[in-house]
Order: sequence, then C-alpha cells, then structure tokens
Amino acid sequence: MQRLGLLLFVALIAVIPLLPGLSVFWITLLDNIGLAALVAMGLVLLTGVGGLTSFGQAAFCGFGAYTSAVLTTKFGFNPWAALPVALAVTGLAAVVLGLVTVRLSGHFLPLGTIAWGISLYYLFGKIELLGRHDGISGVPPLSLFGWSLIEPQAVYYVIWGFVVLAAILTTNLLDSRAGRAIRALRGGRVAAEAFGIEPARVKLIVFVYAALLAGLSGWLYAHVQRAVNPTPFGINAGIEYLFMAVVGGAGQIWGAVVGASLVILLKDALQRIVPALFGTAAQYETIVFGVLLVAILQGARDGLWPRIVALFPKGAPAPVDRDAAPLPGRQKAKAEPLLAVTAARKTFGGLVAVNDVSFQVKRGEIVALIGPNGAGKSTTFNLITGVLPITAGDVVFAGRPIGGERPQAIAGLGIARSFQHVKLLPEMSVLDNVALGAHLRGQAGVMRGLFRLDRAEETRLIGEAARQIARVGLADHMHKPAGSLALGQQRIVEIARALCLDPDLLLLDEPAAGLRHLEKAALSELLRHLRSQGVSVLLVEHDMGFVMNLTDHIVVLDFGTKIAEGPPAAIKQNPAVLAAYLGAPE
Ligand SMILES: Nc1ncnc2c1ncn2[C@@H]1O[C@H](COP(=O)(O)OP(=O)(O)OP(=O)(O)O)[C@@H](O)[C@H]1O
Repeated sequence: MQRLGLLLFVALIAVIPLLPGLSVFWITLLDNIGLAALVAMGLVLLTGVGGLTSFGQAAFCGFGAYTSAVLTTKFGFNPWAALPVALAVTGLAAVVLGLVTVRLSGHFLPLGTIAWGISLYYLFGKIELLGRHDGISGVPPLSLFGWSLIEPQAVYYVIWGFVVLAAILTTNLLDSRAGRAIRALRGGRVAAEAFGIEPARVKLIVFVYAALLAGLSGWLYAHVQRAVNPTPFGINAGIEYLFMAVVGGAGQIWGAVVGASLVILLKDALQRIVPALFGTAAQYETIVFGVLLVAILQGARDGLWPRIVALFPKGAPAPVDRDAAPLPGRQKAKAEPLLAVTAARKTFGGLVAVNDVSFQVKRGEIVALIGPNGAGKSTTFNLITGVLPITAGDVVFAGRPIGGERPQAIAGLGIARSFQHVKLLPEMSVLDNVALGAHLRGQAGVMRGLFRLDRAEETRLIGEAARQIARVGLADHMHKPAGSLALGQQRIVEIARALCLDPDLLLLDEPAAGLRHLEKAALSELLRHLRSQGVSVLLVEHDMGFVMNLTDHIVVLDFGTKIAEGPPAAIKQNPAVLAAYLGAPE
C-alpha cells in the first residue's frame, strides 16, 4: 500500500510539469514547496516524532546555502562538489548547537532554538565573507551532464527527486531500531533509559538529521535563487517551517509535503486576494493567514495527513515472521543471590522514603514487595534500576555493585521492568512498543536503518517481539495502537516489552492492577512459567490474593522501613504486618 502510494506520488510529480498550460509561475511555486517540504520533513522527525520543538530550523538552511554560495562564487567550486561541504558544515553546526540544545528540557528547548535562530540570522548579516546584509549574488545554477538547470521546470525534477529520496530514507529510518529509539523519546526519559536507549545521543542524532535536510534545502535554494541573503534564514521562516510540519501532521512524513503545500499556496493566494479586497495599505493577509492556520489546527489537531489517510482503505500490516531465528540470548548471570539490597537508603530532603532496607532475591524466585501506599516500594524499584541515585547502602546484582550505575547499564546487565504508571507510546503499535524492549539485543544504527541494511536483524527483532506478545496472550492485539488497549492489558504489554530484553530479573510494579480474574490467573501462570525457566521476579502488588498465591517470599515495607519478611504463610499471620495494613493494635 505504502509502496503503491509512493509510486503514484512519483508519477504525479513526473507529469505535473508536462501538463499543458501550466505556467512558470506555478512551477516556481512547486519548486518552493519542494524546498520547504525538505525542511518540514526534518521537523516532522525532530518535533513531531522526537518531541523536540525547534523554531530555528531556517538557520540550518542558511548554513547550507551560504557554504555553497561562498564556495561556488569565491572558490570556483562546482555546485555539486560544494554539496558535501555544505552538508558537512551544516552537520557540524548542528552537532555544536545540538550538544547544547538537546540537553534543555520543557520550554527552555524551544526558547533555546529561538535564541540561536535569531543570533545566527544577525551573524549571517554581519560577516564580510557572506556579503553582510546584501548577501551573495551571482551564485551559479545547478547543471547536470552539461545541461544548465536554470529554468524552474528543469530544477523542479532535482528538487522533487531530493524530496522523494528524503521521504524514502526518513521512512526507512523510522521503521528501524534507531527509529523506535527516536519515537521512544516522546515516552519520556525513564522508560527509554530502562531499555538501554541513550536519550541525549538519540536526540542529537535526530537533531543533526533534521539539520542536514534543512542544509540540503538551503543548498538547493542558493542555486535556484542564485543569490543568498540572511532574510530567508531568520526566525520568521523558522516559525513558518514549524507551522508546515504541524499543520501537515507532526509525526507524519508525508505531512511535511502537505503542510508545505498548504502554507505556501495559502500565503500566495492570500497575497493576491486580500490586497484586492482590502487594498494594499494595511497588510491584512498576514493576519488572515494566521487566523486560517489556527482554524485548521483547531479543526484537525493532529494535522491534515491523518485526515487524508483516513479517506483510503487501510493496508494490511507488514507480515511478522514469528519463526525468525531468535536473537542472540544474553549471557545469563550465575551468582547467588541474584539481587542483594543491603541497607538501602533514599532521602528526599527531610523525608526518608527508603530507610536502610535489606532483602535478597534468589535465582528462580518470585519475591513481592508489599506495603501500604507511600511505603517506599516504587522508590526501592527506582533505586535498583538506577532511576534514582541511592543515598546510602548497596545494591548488588549478580555479584556486581550497581548502586551508582546508570539505568541503561543496569538494563544491559539483565534487569527489565514495568512501571506503576504505564509508560507505553499510545499511538505506536503494541508490536513496536514491545520491540523497544529488545533494543539492547540489536546493533543496527542509523546508517543501516536509512539504507535498509538492517532487515535481517530487524526481522529477528520483530519476530522476538511477536513471540513475547503471544507469550503474554496478546497476539490478537499485536497491530493495534497500544493506547487502544484496556489499562490492565497495557500493563501486560509492558511485561512483554520487559521480556524482550531476555532478563535475569523482572521488576514488575503492580502488574495485576486493572486485570480481571481470569487475566490475573493467566498472569500468575506466566510468572510461574518464567520462574521455572530461571527468571527471577520482584513485584510490587496490592492484590494480596494474587501475592499470597504466587510468591515464594514477601518483603513488607511501612513508612520506608522493612517491618517483616518471610514466606506468604508467615506474613499472613505477622502481627506487625496486620497492624500496618489494618491499623490493628500489635
Ligand atoms: N521524587 C520524589 N520526591 C519527593 N518525595 C518522593 C519522591 N518519590 C517518592 N516520594 C515520597 O517517598 C515516599 C515513598 O513513595 P513511593 O512512591 O516509593 O511509595 P509506594 O510504596 O510505591 O506507594 P504506592 O503504593 O502509593 O505507589 C512517599 O512519601 C512519597 O511521597
């Protein structure tokens, strides 16, 4: 389906300039749409998929355009020879700016992009070599096999050729191990890190990728316009590109083309119609443009592309090879006990959330951590998985101290977890969510993803995810968006994702919450089966029936302190536990 759509698009692009009566004006407009679509496509990945809002993207067009303009006018470079240099300069600038920017969070990130978007605009206008505010003129046009592409019709095919190429590569990237890591950024740092993803690194990758697309657009722009000056690379243009990505459908690759078309055609139409209606004295077109864009976003919050897709029949999901060769298993830890928590302490200011707690989890054992609300159970999980730094005490896993380790390193050692508040990507399919759990068992990076050289590994990775989904009993829901499942089922999806890591120890935070009776029984069965295969489980759970019937050992916390531990039968009778739960006198 996707391939057919692409072929139709390419055919459409190929015949448009051949349409009789289509003036140069329209072709020029289409050229501009193609140039903008390249930048917007980068923003789709950066903002729509990765959740990093950038207002400064036009500045990267400037790096591409100015580099090529200088090289071709002052150093006699052929434009094509200048392309790799233009991309290298843009990429380098993106690495430098990205290293600072991607570490910002919340509203500081877009503010940061605005700050460097404005500064770079003024910088371009101040540098002598770049012709200050007048810019550089006399930039040569592109040529191909000795044929000068000076006419808008001629360069049209080059521009749209690059748009199609960028769309194919970006689609490939999103449909890969690296793409899942990019999408995981939206699910928050904690969930991504729990499966070995390095958010800062992934953010930098997507930041540079988006900048390179903008740099490519800038390079093309320089040789289409044959002149460059700072104006098209300022913050206004940056805002417009962001509009295109959002209106088209942030997160949707083809939304970039739709958004660029809409914004450019709308601006052009308004520039012609509004002055004719209201006169040229007041520039009402900008106001009307703004109002219309806001109205479109109100009507289609997810942008236009999802609306367009909904008009066509849905294609079948890509086939999944459940018999694909298994991924290499992780080296299993042999030390006993598997996990030893000794005098673990965590304070938040004056509050002692975990108060010198000690317990062990042996190989092939199911241990429950129970206690009233606020007892410190989730905090203990966060100490074991490295989400929170430990204040004092030790956590030793498989004979190795992991107290100060980062979550990614701890996941790599074989500890996988689920979360009290489900951390799935609701729009992503169950299959893709679960495949994220196998991130550390794959190797393919961005380059292999871009050029589809990762297919063998990807088939095995997806096959593994499908097997784990079937194992937890959700095979029928594999292709549904994770957010469409009931909350209890989403918790089970998290277990499948954790199993994809091939863990030695599973940490499950309230796995039975929201499950129906039969589903709880199936979950117990699954955990028993895992135990029989040597996987250890540490779980936090409020459902006492579930805990008493399943676990080998129970650790009870109250106000951060361990008040009891032992087998279920003993815990049931323990007066301190009864008091903590029922408020009964000891
Ligand atoms: N990041 C934090 N900053 C400050 N206080 C915190 C933080 N995280 C937890 N706490 C406090 O630490 C104590 C233990 O919380 P924790 O979430 O570990 O309890 P819990 O046993 O998991 O409770 P529940 O069953 O309600 O999830 C609580 O008093 C909580 O308010």
